[in-house]
Amino acid sequence: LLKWNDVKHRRKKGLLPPGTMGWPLFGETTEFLKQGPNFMKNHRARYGSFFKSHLLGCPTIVSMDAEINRYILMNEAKGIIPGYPKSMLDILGKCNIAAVHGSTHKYMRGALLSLISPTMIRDQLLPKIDHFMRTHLSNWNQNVINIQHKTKEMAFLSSLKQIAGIESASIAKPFMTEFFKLVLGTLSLPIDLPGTNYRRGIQARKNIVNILSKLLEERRASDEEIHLDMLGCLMRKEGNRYKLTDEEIIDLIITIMYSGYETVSTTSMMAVKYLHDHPKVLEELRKEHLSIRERKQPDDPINCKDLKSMRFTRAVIYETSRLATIVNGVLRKTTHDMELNGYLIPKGWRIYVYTREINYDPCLYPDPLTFNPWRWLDKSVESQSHFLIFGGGTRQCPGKELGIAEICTFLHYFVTRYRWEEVGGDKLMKFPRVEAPNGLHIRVSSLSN
Ligand code: HEM
Repeated sequence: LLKWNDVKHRRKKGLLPPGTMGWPLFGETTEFLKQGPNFMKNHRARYGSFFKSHLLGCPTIVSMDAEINRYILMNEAKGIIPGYPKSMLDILGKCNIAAVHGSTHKYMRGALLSLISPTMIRDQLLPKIDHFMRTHLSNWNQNVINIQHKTKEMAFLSSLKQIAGIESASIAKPFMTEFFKLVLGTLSLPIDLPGTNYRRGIQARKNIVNILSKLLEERRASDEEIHLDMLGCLMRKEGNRYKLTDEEIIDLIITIMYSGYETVSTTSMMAVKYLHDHPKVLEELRKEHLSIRERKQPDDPINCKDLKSMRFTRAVIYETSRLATIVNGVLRKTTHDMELNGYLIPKGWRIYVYTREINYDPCLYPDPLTFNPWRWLDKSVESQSHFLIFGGGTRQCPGKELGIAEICTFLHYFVTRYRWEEVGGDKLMKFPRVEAPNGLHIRVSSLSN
């Protein structure tokens, strides 16, 4: 039986990369999920940095080679397109950015970039983020809070406010319930039976599409025409380079919410965790934020100049993303048989560009297991070609600066208002996703007490 998968995928035309395909159907999925990063390390030791396996229902090439990874990320046009699981594509919609290629991708990405450009961040998004964070972070004093839950709510609500401005308050509750179901659905097996997370995710998508369609209708019907939010920009008729259909607008909104949700919330939660464990880093970070506050009246919002001055905060965010490895890698698939690294890669195989190990490479990051944000103060570190925390090539994260602005603003109000200690005893999982299965609880008190 163990040979079955190997025989099935053996090709006459060319040589497949080394590696084993494991059991029929399941392949090596169980070992992969059980051993986590060690599975990858052991396979690399045995087969090198470019090997085949069978993971999560799909024959997969794992690439841990820096040069080849770069080539893969830069060459979508040669037929190496995003290869995300079916459940994710079904639930995020057929116009979502991971599902479109070529000129359609360029167009949708252009529309997205026009919403989150530096000017938009400065004039429209940052004021909303600031306003939201102030409210979200009030009344935490003397409470035990689950910071995982709070950062998830934060990522969702902050992005909804940027999207739907004034109306966000009235739709937030029903939207959030459905959104959390949608996220779970995208991470499930695509089994369409009652009671499965996949079925719930599909239903949640339908409900979210309804909420957003109704909002579009209401806005069109109302006389009050100018809305200074993302939806307002997407719906604008005059002077708008990007004319999207309602379906495209809705899928783009879902894309924005989904892509910035887990990345921003988990990075924020882990920053709180690392800052708690490293008082010297917290001291330095707080110094940076208190000095910004000193220049302002209590009600003055954070502006772009303040954001620029948060050099150490940015370093804390990079170091958190590196050490916690919020994103293990990205997925691609081949549109036709092709040669890569001297091997044949059959059509439809998945390619896992596995970037996790770069984060712990002692040649790139000396003393890699230490949380040391100071290493990022040398700006050249973030411009190096191995820096793939935000992906690379044609699909490099367009939301990088927006995500950083959100986390910076969150940390600003958090460290200038509060001190905190962990309640203790909470488990933290690092793989396949960073999460605290039962929450991460902290006891918060006011900094001024
Ligand atoms: C700390 C925060 C973030 C991290 C670590 C992160 C990471 C990434 C990575 C690694 C990719 C590449 C995916 C691939 O190549 O398949 C990506 C793509 C993407 N990200 Fe982010 N992201 C973050 C925040 C955001 C935010 C706030 C948004 C909201 C606009 C966003 C929107 C996107 C989109 C739309 C793509 C797909 C781009 C495309 O396919 O052209 N991200 N992100």
